[in-house]
Amino acid sequence: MTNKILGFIGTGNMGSAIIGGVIGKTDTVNAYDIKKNENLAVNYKESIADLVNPSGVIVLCVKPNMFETVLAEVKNADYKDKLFISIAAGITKDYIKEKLGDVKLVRVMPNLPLCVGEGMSVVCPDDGLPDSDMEIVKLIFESSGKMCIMSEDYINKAIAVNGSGPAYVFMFIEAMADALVKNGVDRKNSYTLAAQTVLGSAKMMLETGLHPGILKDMVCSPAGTTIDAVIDLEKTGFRHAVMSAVQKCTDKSVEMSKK
Ligand SMILES: NC(=O)C1=CN([C@@H]2O[C@H](COP(=O)(O)OP(=O)(O)OC[C@H]3O[C@@H](n4cnc5c(N)ncnc54)[C@H](O)[C@@H]3O)[C@@H](O)[C@H]2O)C=CC1
Ligand SMILES: O=C(O)[C@@H]1CCC=N1
Repeated sequence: MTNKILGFIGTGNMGSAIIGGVIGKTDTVNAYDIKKNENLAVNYKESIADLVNPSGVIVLCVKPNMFETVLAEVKNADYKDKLFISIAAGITKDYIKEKLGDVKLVRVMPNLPLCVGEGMSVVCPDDGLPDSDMEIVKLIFESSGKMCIMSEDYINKAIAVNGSGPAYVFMFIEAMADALVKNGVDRKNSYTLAAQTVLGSAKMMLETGLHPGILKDMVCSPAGTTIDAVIDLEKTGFRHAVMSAVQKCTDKSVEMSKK
């Protein structure tokens, strides 16, 4: 529990996912968005200044292309001694400090599964950030999943797995389910089979700590069904496709960060 007032700018997919985890863990959660989300139990303010003035912590959850506008409005408020948390891809800490000066700042790359309490957030704090501020960061991002601390130098690499990765996983689930549908299984059961299989496999790896290759081998019976699928995946370059996609995503993050 913190007695600091949290203020969120942007309550779309990610803002609302993070808010969902922190409600009840702090006295007050306020938000500002040009479009209110009526389903969110949050106190909406009428302007960025109204949001920033009473807040101790401001979480920036707008798209990267809105940062210039939003930070210009933040500058019209009482913002200097506040803790800022930014979750945007491609917006560096240097960019924010260029606009706001030397504010206390943490850059975070969270992911969408925060909205079901199974998020993975990469946290890049400023050197020397007070422990009390770090406690708030932990409260926010551990409320909805796991977090790890890294230098900002690694954030473009991390985004390509934890930030964007859920999209590839959803594609994998959709592809497995489509294959079931082709073989006559109904859609609903197909999605449940595919999604629960991904959930269970990920959970097993995290809980056992075993190498993924060992776990794969445990599924592949000699002359069984799975090894035929594994050989086909290798032939079609499955692992190369994933690694190449992750690299493309990293390259895009680096490119966005140069602007
Ligand atoms: N969607 C994802 O899986 C992830 C997104 N991110 C980052 O999170 C940020 C937000 O992404 P999403 O939530 O997906 O976008 P979104 O489009 O769902 O939400 C953005 C919100 O900002 C609001 N907005 C636009 N202009 C505004 C302004 N001037 N003032 C206040 N609010 C304004 C919009 O009305 C919208 O509700 C992005 O910077 C993205 O890079 C990070 C990790 C994962
Ligand atoms: O696609 C994007 O730019 C954002 C960042 C990570 C996930 N979605």
